[in-house]
Amino acid sequence: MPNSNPFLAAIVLAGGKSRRMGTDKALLKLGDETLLQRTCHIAAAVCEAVSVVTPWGDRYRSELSPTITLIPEPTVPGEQSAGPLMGFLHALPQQQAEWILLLACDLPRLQQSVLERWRQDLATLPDTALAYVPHVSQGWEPLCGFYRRDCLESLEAFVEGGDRSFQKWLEILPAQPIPVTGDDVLFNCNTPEDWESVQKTR
Ligand SMILES: Nc1nc2c(ncn2[C@@H]2O[C@H](COP(=O)(O)OP(=O)(O)OP(=O)(O)O)[C@@H](O)[C@H]2O)c(=O)[nH]1
Ligand SMILES: [Mg+2]
Repeated sequence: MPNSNPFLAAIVLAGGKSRRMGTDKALLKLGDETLLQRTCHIAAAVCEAVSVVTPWGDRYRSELSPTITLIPEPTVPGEQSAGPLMGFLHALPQQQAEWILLLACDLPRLQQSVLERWRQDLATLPDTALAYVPHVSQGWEPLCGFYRRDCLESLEAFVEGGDRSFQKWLEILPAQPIPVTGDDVLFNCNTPEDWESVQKTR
């Protein structure tokens, strides 16, 4: 039987608390779209399926296309969110695609063309590569990267050990770096000052 599973599906992370921004980053408006809408549009153009993983599904449902799957995530009591690694782990078992594009929702300079180029590279990677992730001088950029569905076992074992650091997991994963020259596309906005600079340069 032919394999009808999609090749690439996107998981968009929208479960953070935006404490530094002071207002929900996912709902900041860039032109006509919120950051979350923009991220999902780009993801849908590059991937066969898109999911958003978040504990705040009610807040986002009305602004997202019905083709987008919302994956509800439990909230953690107290100030902390579970963090991006846990959000990814929560959504990954529900994916059927061979590869997952993991995206933060706070990447205002994300470009479809760049993701399409990186997608094309996936077919050239050795079977042993479980992730294909941008690498810059400060380290990995895990929230704009590609992961084989088969990395689930490794992720579960890593989290079982009590760790929550994406950087540390990628060091042990078999991850292939995406060489990035200008990292503008990876700019993530965390503070009101970041957001101001995004609006100025539009
Ligand atoms: N699903 C999910 N996503 C998360 C979680 N924590 C952070 N994220 C997402 O991961 C991405 C990067 O997170 P941060 O830039 O630290 O965002 P944040 O946690 O909202 O911001 P701060 O509260 O200022 O740290 C954003 O898309 C967040 O929505 C989580 O526990 N679950
Ligand atoms: Mg961020």
